[in-house]
Amino acid sequence: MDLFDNPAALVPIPIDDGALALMRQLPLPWPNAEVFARLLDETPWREESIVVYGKRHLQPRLTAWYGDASYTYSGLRLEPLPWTELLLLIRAAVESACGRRFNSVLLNRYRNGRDSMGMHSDDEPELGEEPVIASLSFGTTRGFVLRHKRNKHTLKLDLDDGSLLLMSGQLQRNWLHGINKSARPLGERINLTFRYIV
Ligand SMILES: O=C(O)CCC(=O)C(=O)O
Ligand SMILES: [Fe+2]
Repeated sequence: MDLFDNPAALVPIPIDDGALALMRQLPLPWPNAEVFARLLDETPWREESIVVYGKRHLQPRLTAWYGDASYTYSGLRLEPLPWTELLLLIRAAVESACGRRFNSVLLNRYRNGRDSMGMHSDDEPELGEEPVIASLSFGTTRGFVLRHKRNKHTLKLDLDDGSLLLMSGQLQRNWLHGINKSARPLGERINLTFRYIV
């Protein structure tokens, strides 16, 4: 068995102008399905609106924000909820897998194939020069799309139940990422993006 057979190995994904690594299955104290069910049930999910070109829209997904400090995301000022016991245990697993600390997490819930996230970079100043973002997925597999800001190269990754994607280095500066809508009927997915806010 080599390194690449180990589902808990953080495997680098070759990419220009940034750093990406994927772990197929983050080791957690409970089965993925149990974590998913608890997150679904315990989270005070909100349907936030967002202003795009002066027009208010509902975001096509549900969100919740936890952490130590408030944060501005896509022009939205978010006051964090206090960490729960479950999220602290998940954070500990993510931190030990990545060897990095995180002081906030954004939860995204994609209810079906029509929920999505537009192409964006997580490059707010409070994330620092080279943001480190750990993205943990549960439930239905969705396609994660990366598009280079200048040469428009694209890369698609399937983010499966239990997988952990680590974005770092110059990735946010040079690439956009998002989750496309799907024409197929899809089940629910929950994604947690752990961040460090300076
Ligand atoms: O759901 C995902 O995999 C992406 C989430 C994301 O990009 C974000 O929260 O900024
Ligand atoms: Fe993002």
